[in-house]
Amino acid sequence: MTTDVTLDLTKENSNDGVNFDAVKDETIALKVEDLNLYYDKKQALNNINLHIPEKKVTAFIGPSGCGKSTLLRCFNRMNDLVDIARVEGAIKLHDNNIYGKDVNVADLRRNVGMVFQKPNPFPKSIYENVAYGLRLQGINKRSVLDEVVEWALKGAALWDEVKDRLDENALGLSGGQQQRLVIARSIAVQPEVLLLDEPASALDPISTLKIEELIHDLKDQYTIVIVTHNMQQAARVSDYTAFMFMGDLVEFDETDVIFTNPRKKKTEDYITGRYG
Ligand SMILES: Nc1ncnc2c1ncn2[C@@H]1O[C@H](COP(=O)(O)OP(=O)(O)OP(=O)(O)O)[C@@H](O)[C@H]1O
Repeated sequence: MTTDVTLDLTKENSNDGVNFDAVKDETIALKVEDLNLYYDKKQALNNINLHIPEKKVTAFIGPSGCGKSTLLRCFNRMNDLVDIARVEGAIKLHDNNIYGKDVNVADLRRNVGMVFQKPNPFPKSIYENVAYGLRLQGINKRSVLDEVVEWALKGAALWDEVKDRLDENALGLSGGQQQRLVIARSIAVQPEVLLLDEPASALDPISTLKIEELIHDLKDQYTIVIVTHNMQQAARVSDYTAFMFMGDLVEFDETDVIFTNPRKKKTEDYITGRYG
Protein backbone atom coordinates (compact mmCIF):
# COMPACT_ATOMS: atom_id res chain seq x y z
CA MET A 1 0.00 0.00 0.00
CA THR A 2 1.16 3.55 -0.68
CA THR A 3 0.34 6.62 1.35
CA ASP A 4 0.16 10.19 0.27
CA VAL A 5 -0.31 12.82 2.90
CA THR A 6 -0.66 15.69 0.45
CA LEU A 7 -4.15 17.07 0.85
CA ASP A 8 -6.35 17.74 -2.13
CA LEU A 9 -7.72 21.14 -1.21
CA THR A 10 -9.90 21.26 -4.30
CA LYS A 11 -12.17 18.60 -2.84
CA GLU A 12 -15.43 19.89 -1.54
CA ASN A 13 -15.72 19.55 2.21
CA SER A 14 -18.76 17.40 2.72
CA ASN A 15 -18.45 17.29 6.48
CA ASP A 16 -21.24 19.67 7.47
CA GLY A 17 -23.03 16.82 9.29
CA VAL A 18 -20.06 16.23 11.58
CA ASN A 19 -20.73 17.96 14.87
CA PHE A 20 -17.23 18.57 16.20
CA ASP A 21 -18.77 20.60 19.03
CA ALA A 22 -20.26 17.40 20.45
CA VAL A 23 -16.76 16.34 21.53
CA LYS A 24 -15.28 19.75 22.29
CA ASP A 25 -15.04 18.99 26.02
CA GLU A 26 -13.52 15.55 25.50
CA THR A 27 -9.87 14.61 25.12
CA ILE A 28 -9.52 13.55 21.51
CA ALA A 29 -7.69 10.25 20.98
CA LEU A 30 -7.92 10.00 17.19
CA LYS A 31 -8.24 12.79 14.65
CA VAL A 32 -9.13 11.85 11.10
CA GLU A 33 -8.13 14.61 8.69
CA ASP A 34 -9.19 14.77 5.05
CA LEU A 35 -8.97 11.02 4.71
CA ASN A 36 -9.55 9.43 1.33
CA LEU A 37 -9.09 5.74 0.64
CA TYR A 38 -9.06 4.08 -2.75
CA TYR A 39 -9.19 0.39 -3.64
CA ASP A 40 -7.38 0.63 -6.95
CA LYS A 41 -9.40 3.29 -8.81
CA LYS A 42 -12.53 2.94 -6.72
CA GLN A 43 -12.83 5.46 -3.91
CA ALA A 44 -14.19 3.84 -0.74
CA LEU A 45 -13.78 6.75 1.73
CA ASN A 46 -14.50 10.35 0.73
CA ASN A 47 -12.76 13.14 2.58
CA ILE A 48 -13.50 11.92 6.12
CA ASN A 49 -12.97 14.31 9.03
CA LEU A 50 -13.74 13.02 12.49
CA HIS A 51 -12.65 13.36 16.10
CA ILE A 52 -12.83 10.25 18.25
CA PRO A 53 -12.87 10.94 21.99
CA GLU A 54 -10.73 9.10 24.48
CA LYS A 55 -12.26 6.52 26.82
CA LYS A 56 -15.65 6.65 25.16
CA VAL A 57 -17.42 4.30 22.78
CA THR A 58 -17.88 5.55 19.22
CA ALA A 59 -20.07 3.49 16.90
CA PHE A 60 -19.94 3.41 13.10
CA ILE A 61 -23.28 2.58 11.53
CA GLY A 62 -24.55 2.54 7.96
CA PRO A 63 -25.68 0.19 5.20
CA SER A 64 -23.56 -2.64 3.91
CA GLY A 65 -20.61 -1.53 1.82
CA CYS A 66 -20.64 2.11 3.02
CA GLY A 67 -17.04 1.92 4.29
CA LYS A 68 -17.40 1.30 8.04
CA SER A 69 -14.86 -1.52 8.20
CA THR A 70 -12.55 0.25 5.78
CA LEU A 71 -12.47 3.31 8.04
CA LEU A 72 -12.03 1.18 11.17
CA ARG A 73 -9.11 -0.68 9.56
CA CYS A 74 -7.39 2.65 8.84
CA PHE A 75 -6.93 3.21 12.58
CA ASN A 76 -4.33 0.45 12.89
CA ARG A 77 -3.28 0.38 9.26
CA MET A 78 -4.79 -3.00 8.55
CA ASN A 79 -5.47 -1.69 5.06
CA ASP A 80 -1.69 -1.76 4.50
CA LEU A 81 -2.18 -5.48 3.98
CA VAL A 82 -4.41 -4.80 0.96
CA ASP A 83 -2.10 -4.18 -2.01
CA ILE A 84 -4.60 -2.12 -3.98
CA ALA A 85 -5.51 0.18 -1.06
CA ARG A 86 -4.15 3.72 -1.12
CA VAL A 87 -4.68 6.34 1.59
CA GLU A 88 -4.53 10.13 1.40
CA GLY A 89 -4.82 12.44 4.38
CA ALA A 90 -3.92 11.80 8.00
CA ILE A 91 -5.05 10.02 11.13
CA LYS A 92 -3.49 11.37 14.27
CA LEU A 93 -3.27 9.39 17.46
CA HIS A 94 -2.64 12.06 20.07
CA ASP A 95 -1.32 14.36 17.36
CA ASN A 96 1.08 11.83 15.79
CA ASN A 97 0.17 10.88 12.25
CA ILE A 98 -0.08 7.10 12.19
CA TYR A 99 0.61 7.27 8.44
CA GLY A 100 3.86 9.14 9.08
CA LYS A 101 7.11 7.73 7.72
CA ASP A 102 8.67 6.77 11.06
CA VAL A 103 5.71 4.87 12.44
CA ASN A 104 6.38 1.32 13.59
CA VAL A 105 3.26 -0.48 12.43
CA ALA A 106 3.74 -3.42 14.82
CA ASP A 107 3.80 -0.99 17.77
CA LEU A 108 0.78 0.81 16.37
CA ARG A 109 -1.18 -2.46 16.17
CA ARG A 110 -0.24 -3.32 19.74
CA ASN A 111 -1.47 0.08 20.86
CA VAL A 112 -4.58 -0.05 18.67
CA GLY A 113 -5.95 -3.57 19.07
CA MET A 114 -8.58 -5.11 16.83
CA VAL A 115 -11.30 -7.70 17.34
CA PHE A 116 -13.08 -9.16 14.31
CA GLN A 117 -16.58 -10.43 13.66
CA LYS A 118 -15.55 -14.07 13.81
CA PRO A 119 -13.67 -14.98 16.99
CA ASN A 120 -10.11 -15.93 15.99
CA PRO A 121 -8.35 -17.53 18.96
CA PHE A 122 -5.12 -19.34 18.16
CA PRO A 123 -5.14 -23.14 18.36
CA LYS A 124 -3.28 -22.96 21.66
CA SER A 125 -4.26 -23.10 25.31
CA ILE A 126 -6.44 -20.40 26.83
CA TYR A 127 -3.42 -19.26 28.84
CA GLU A 128 -1.10 -19.06 25.83
CA ASN A 129 -3.66 -17.10 23.83
CA VAL A 130 -3.67 -14.36 26.42
CA ALA A 131 0.09 -14.54 27.02
CA TYR A 132 0.81 -14.41 23.27
CA GLY A 133 1.43 -10.67 22.88
CA LEU A 134 3.66 -10.58 25.95
CA ARG A 135 5.74 -13.48 24.72
CA LEU A 136 6.15 -11.61 21.41
CA GLN A 137 7.62 -8.78 23.45
CA GLY A 138 10.07 -11.24 25.01
CA ILE A 139 8.29 -11.48 28.36
CA ASN A 140 8.47 -15.11 29.48
CA LYS A 141 8.71 -14.90 33.25
CA ARG A 142 5.98 -17.16 34.57
CA SER A 143 4.98 -14.98 37.53
CA VAL A 144 4.55 -11.93 35.25
CA LEU A 145 2.59 -13.90 32.68
CA ASP A 146 0.37 -15.45 35.37
CA GLU A 147 -0.47 -12.04 36.71
CA VAL A 148 -1.26 -10.49 33.32
CA VAL A 149 -3.26 -13.51 32.12
CA GLU A 150 -5.46 -13.36 35.23
CA TRP A 151 -5.81 -9.58 34.99
CA ALA A 152 -6.73 -9.66 31.28
CA LEU A 153 -9.19 -12.54 31.68
CA LYS A 154 -10.85 -10.71 34.57
CA GLY A 155 -10.93 -7.56 32.46
CA ALA A 156 -12.66 -9.48 29.68
CA ALA A 157 -15.17 -10.99 32.14
CA LEU A 158 -14.00 -14.53 31.40
CA TRP A 159 -11.83 -15.46 34.39
CA ASP A 160 -14.50 -17.20 36.45
CA GLU A 161 -15.48 -19.40 33.51
CA VAL A 162 -11.95 -20.51 32.60
CA LYS A 163 -9.74 -20.23 35.68
CA ASP A 164 -9.79 -24.00 36.23
CA ARG A 165 -9.06 -24.88 32.60
CA LEU A 166 -6.37 -22.45 31.50
CA ASP A 167 -4.34 -25.23 29.87
CA GLU A 168 -7.21 -26.41 27.68
CA ASN A 169 -7.34 -25.56 23.99
CA ALA A 170 -9.09 -22.25 23.36
CA LEU A 171 -10.94 -23.76 20.41
CA GLY A 172 -13.00 -25.76 22.91
CA LEU A 173 -14.63 -22.58 24.24
CA SER A 174 -18.05 -21.40 23.05
CA GLY A 175 -18.18 -18.65 20.41
CA GLY A 176 -19.04 -16.03 23.02
CA GLN A 177 -16.23 -17.18 25.30
CA GLN A 178 -13.82 -17.20 22.35
CA GLN A 179 -14.72 -13.60 21.57
CA ARG A 180 -14.10 -12.56 25.18
CA LEU A 181 -10.80 -14.48 25.04
CA VAL A 182 -9.79 -12.51 21.95
CA ILE A 183 -10.63 -9.31 23.83
CA ALA A 184 -8.49 -10.55 26.75
CA ARG A 185 -5.66 -11.25 24.29
CA SER A 186 -5.97 -7.68 22.97
CA ILE A 187 -6.05 -5.97 26.37
CA ALA A 188 -3.18 -8.09 27.77
CA VAL A 189 -0.71 -5.84 25.91
CA GLN A 190 -2.43 -2.74 27.31
CA PRO A 191 -3.56 -0.94 24.17
CA GLU A 192 -5.02 2.55 24.23
CA VAL A 193 -7.61 1.88 21.57
CA LEU A 194 -9.79 -1.14 20.87
CA LEU A 195 -11.34 -1.51 17.42
CA LEU A 196 -14.31 -3.87 17.37
CA ASP A 197 -15.59 -4.92 13.94
CA GLU A 198 -19.07 -6.36 14.48
CA PRO A 199 -17.81 -8.22 17.55
CA ALA A 200 -21.16 -9.77 18.46
CA SER A 201 -22.78 -10.42 15.10
CA ALA A 202 -21.80 -14.11 15.09
CA LEU A 203 -22.98 -14.65 18.68
CA ASP A 204 -26.20 -15.74 20.37
CA PRO A 205 -28.25 -13.13 22.30
CA ILE A 206 -26.86 -14.00 25.74
CA SER A 207 -23.25 -13.86 24.53
CA THR A 208 -24.08 -10.61 22.74
CA LEU A 209 -25.35 -9.13 25.99
CA LYS A 210 -22.14 -10.16 27.75
CA ILE A 211 -20.03 -8.49 25.06
CA GLU A 212 -22.15 -5.33 25.34
CA GLU A 213 -21.72 -5.29 29.14
CA LEU A 214 -18.01 -5.84 28.66
CA ILE A 215 -17.76 -2.91 26.23
CA HIS A 216 -19.47 -0.77 28.84
CA ASP A 217 -16.96 -1.83 31.50
CA LEU A 218 -13.91 -1.46 29.24
CA LYS A 219 -14.57 2.12 28.26
CA ASP A 220 -13.26 3.36 31.60
CA GLN A 221 -9.81 2.36 30.40
CA TYR A 222 -9.89 2.21 26.61
CA THR A 223 -11.00 4.26 23.67
CA ILE A 224 -13.42 1.99 21.82
CA VAL A 225 -14.57 2.19 18.22
CA ILE A 226 -17.19 -0.33 17.18
CA VAL A 227 -18.68 -1.14 13.79
CA THR A 228 -22.14 -2.60 14.06
CA HIS A 229 -25.04 -3.41 11.77
CA ASN A 230 -27.29 -3.51 14.77
CA MET A 231 -28.71 -0.07 15.49
CA GLN A 232 -30.13 -1.09 18.86
CA GLN A 233 -26.66 -2.23 19.80
CA ALA A 234 -25.14 1.09 18.72
CA ALA A 235 -27.79 2.92 20.74
CA ARG A 236 -27.13 0.74 23.79
CA VAL A 237 -23.34 0.72 23.87
CA SER A 238 -22.07 3.91 22.32
CA ASP A 239 -21.63 7.48 23.50
CA TYR A 240 -21.11 8.86 19.99
CA THR A 241 -22.26 7.60 16.61
CA ALA A 242 -21.01 8.16 13.08
CA PHE A 243 -23.43 7.42 10.25
CA MET A 244 -21.77 6.53 6.95
CA PHE A 245 -23.27 6.24 3.49
CA MET A 246 -21.46 5.32 0.27
CA GLY A 247 -18.04 6.29 1.58
CA ASP A 248 -19.22 9.58 3.10
CA LEU A 249 -19.36 10.37 6.78
CA VAL A 250 -22.86 11.83 6.69
CA GLU A 251 -23.34 12.66 10.34
CA PHE A 252 -21.50 12.40 13.64
CA ASP A 253 -22.93 13.37 16.98
CA GLU A 254 -23.87 12.15 20.41
CA THR A 255 -25.60 8.81 20.05
CA ASP A 256 -28.83 10.17 21.55
CA VAL A 257 -28.94 12.93 18.97
CA ILE A 258 -28.31 10.56 16.05
CA PHE A 259 -31.12 8.26 17.16
CA THR A 260 -33.66 10.82 18.30
CA ASN A 261 -32.98 14.04 16.45
CA PRO A 262 -30.63 13.59 13.47
CA ARG A 263 -29.91 16.65 11.37
CA LYS A 264 -29.58 14.86 8.08
CA LYS A 265 -32.42 13.33 6.11
CA LYS A 266 -30.21 10.39 5.09
CA THR A 267 -29.50 9.57 8.75
CA GLU A 268 -33.18 9.77 9.60
CA ASP A 269 -34.10 7.53 6.68
CA TYR A 270 -31.56 4.96 7.83
CA ILE A 271 -32.44 4.89 11.50
CA THR A 272 -36.14 4.71 10.73
CA GLY A 273 -35.46 1.68 8.55
CA ARG A 274 -36.19 3.23 5.16
CA TYR A 275 -33.10 1.57 3.76
CA GLY A 276 -30.32 -0.54 5.03
N1 LIG B 1 -10.03 -5.53 -0.01
C1 LIG B 1 -10.88 -4.85 -0.79
N2 LIG B 1 -10.65 -4.73 -2.12
C2 LIG B 1 -11.47 -4.04 -2.93
N3 LIG B 1 -12.60 -3.42 -2.51
C3 LIG B 1 -12.90 -3.51 -1.19
C4 LIG B 1 -12.06 -4.24 -0.28
N4 LIG B 1 -12.62 -4.15 0.95
C5 LIG B 1 -13.75 -3.42 0.81
N5 LIG B 1 -13.92 -3.03 -0.47
C6 LIG B 1 -15.01 -2.21 -1.01
O1 LIG B 1 -15.05 -0.99 -0.29
C7 LIG B 1 -16.39 -0.59 -0.01
C8 LIG B 1 -16.58 -0.47 1.50
O2 LIG B 1 -16.47 -1.76 2.09
P1 LIG B 1 -16.49 -1.99 3.68
O3 LIG B 1 -16.27 -3.43 3.93
O4 LIG B 1 -15.59 -1.02 4.31
O5 LIG B 1 -17.99 -1.59 4.01
P2 LIG B 1 -18.84 -1.87 5.33
O6 LIG B 1 -19.68 -0.66 5.53
O7 LIG B 1 -17.96 -2.28 6.44
O8 LIG B 1 -19.74 -3.08 4.84
P3 LIG B 1 -20.39 -4.29 5.68
O9 LIG B 1 -21.32 -3.67 6.65
O10 LIG B 1 -21.10 -5.09 4.62
O11 LIG B 1 -19.25 -5.04 6.31
C9 LIG B 1 -17.26 -1.65 -0.64
O12 LIG B 1 -17.66 -1.21 -1.91
C10 LIG B 1 -16.37 -2.86 -0.75
O13 LIG B 1 -16.74 -3.68 -1.83
